[in-house]
Amino acid sequence: MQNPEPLLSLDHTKIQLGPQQFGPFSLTVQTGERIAILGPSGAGKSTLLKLMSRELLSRSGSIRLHDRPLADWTLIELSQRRAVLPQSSEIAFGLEVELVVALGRVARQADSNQAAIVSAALQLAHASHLAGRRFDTLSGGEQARVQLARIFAQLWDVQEGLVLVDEPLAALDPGLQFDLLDSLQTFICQRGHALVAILHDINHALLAFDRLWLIKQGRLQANITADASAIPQLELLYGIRLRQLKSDCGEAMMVAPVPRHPSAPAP
Ligand SMILES: Nc1ncnc2c1ncn2[C@@H]1O[C@H](COP(=O)(O)OP(=O)(O)OP(=O)(O)O)[C@@H](O)[C@H]1O
Repeated sequence: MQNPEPLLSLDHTKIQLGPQQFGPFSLTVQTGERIAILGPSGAGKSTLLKLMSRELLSRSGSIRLHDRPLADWTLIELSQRRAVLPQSSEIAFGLEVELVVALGRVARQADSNQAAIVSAALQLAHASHLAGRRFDTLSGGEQARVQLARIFAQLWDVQEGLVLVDEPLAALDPGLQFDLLDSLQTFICQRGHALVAILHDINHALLAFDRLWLIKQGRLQANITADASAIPQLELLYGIRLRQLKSDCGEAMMVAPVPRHPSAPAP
């Protein structure tokens, strides 16, 4: 059976930043697919995400969204199809939380549902209790939840969009990380959105994603299914050994790093 037309496709896309080249990347994202990008610090994960979001422009190769060059989309069209959560985003003014979330919907005209959507998005992001607060007075984890609510609000009433997020869970405690991962899953599954997320937690990637893109030194090292068969490639990626753990009923899979012997050479 032929693959359906991809939602997003990169064809030999590359970019040079300073002395380093990133790519060429030839990758596809299908509607509804959940892809985790993993790799060591400085490997080029954010650079790849910025190419996909059009924050960075590739000088060679092509990127197409819905089979149309990404460069040809207007900003308004893009904002109604794909949402981006960068690694850090500065909000310069002391905006109220609801206003920050509503920023996700600035491209909508006559948005009569805005207040209801903002409220529902805050609830899904476990951030309803922050309504009325000034964004710049929130803790890092609270700000992360509000930013995620902004992404939810942006694509709340869209089907088959694209969500690109860079370390969305990094500022959250372990309990909230699982809650928000669950919220992200609910959000994208109900709408058929595709999700591409940069993560540093291998377990989050294995538990909640379909595929892994492993990035090292600016290159794609592997594009593989997110299951136990990925463990050897993950060990190679990070230069660590992993041990697979299973729950009593054998369903949930977690991995734990095996400490290196002190005399072992660093990767
Ligand atoms: N505009 C730029 N000019 C020059 N070098 C850059 C630029 N942007 C990024 N780099 C460099 O490219 C490399 C990859 O950066 P990138 O942010 O993509 O890494 P990453 O894999 O997301 O890392 P981390 O996990 O630490 O966030 C880094 O060494 C970074 O310093």
